[in-house]
Amino acid sequence: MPRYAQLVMGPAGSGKSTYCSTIVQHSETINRNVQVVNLDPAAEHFDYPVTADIRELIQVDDVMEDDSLRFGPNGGLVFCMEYFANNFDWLEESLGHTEDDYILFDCPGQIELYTHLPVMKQLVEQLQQWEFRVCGVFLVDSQFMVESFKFISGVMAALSAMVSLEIPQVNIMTKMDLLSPKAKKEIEKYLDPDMYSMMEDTSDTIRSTKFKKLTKAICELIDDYSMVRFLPFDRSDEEGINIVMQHIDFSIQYGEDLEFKEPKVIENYQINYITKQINLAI
Ligand SMILES: Nc1nc2c(ncn2[C@@H]2O[C@H](COP(=O)(O)OP(=O)(O)OP(=O)(O)O)[C@@H](O)[C@H]2O)c(=O)[nH]1
Ligand SMILES: [Mg+2]
Repeated sequence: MPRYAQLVMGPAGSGKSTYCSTIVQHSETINRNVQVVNLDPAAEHFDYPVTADIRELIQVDDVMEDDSLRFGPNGGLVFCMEYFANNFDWLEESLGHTEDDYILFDCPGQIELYTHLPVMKQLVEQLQQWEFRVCGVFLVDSQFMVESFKFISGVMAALSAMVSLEIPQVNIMTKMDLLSPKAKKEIEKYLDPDMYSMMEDTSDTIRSTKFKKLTKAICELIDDYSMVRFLPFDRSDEEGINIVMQHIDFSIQYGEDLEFKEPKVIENYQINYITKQINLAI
């Protein structure tokens, strides 16, 4: 029986922990078993029940207080994650093995973990050895995506994670509820972006020819390979949460070997969800 995992990644404050608790609550309603593992050794607040917590293994504060190491918060975090990578048996023990394992890994927000440090890739490989099908879920705060050049840097961050981890990845724009109706309309063009028009948007603000050429090359790369798309995420919109889950489930083929469970209460949006699942399967 395969096991399933989402690696919930993204910059600091992008909404990873909130996403995890929203998915847990949503899954409870549709009678689906989803568990969360906190992988942030500096986490102070989250409101989901944890199956495993990296702070039981190592904490950033302890590392920073160590006089022989003398790390600051970021160096401390990197140290903790490397220590974690050398002690994956702790994770194996904490996870145990139950039927239909579906685990969300709430990762730290330091972007270097997804761009050039090897630890997340090592984690993915380890999870795959334990028969997990892993999907990367990369979150970006929608507030920072409403201008072309900010959007391009968000896309590049998502793309680095995608390229370095080599797993299916679903990209999500969070905090959609905070956008004004006007900004919501504006952001539609960023969800399924046309990079060529994006390039024209930025060309007035960029004066240097070299920088223009670089922006053009990046936009072409993103567009030609259709590499990055975003799904909107509003924690109060059950239908939207369903769509996000459908994309992720589809990418890791969740549900293929499962027996159907009756939802606790069938509501309209759940009927829509089931109908869509059936349509996807046909
Ligand atoms: N309105 C609104 N606020 C949100 C949403 N998601 C997250 N937030 C808020 O944004 C802040 C950061 O959210 P977290 O879920 O802690 O973000 P994180 O990515 O886990 O942060 P780090 O672990 O520090 O990297 C919190 O104050 C949340 O309440 C959302 O969808 N809507
Ligand atoms: Mg968090």
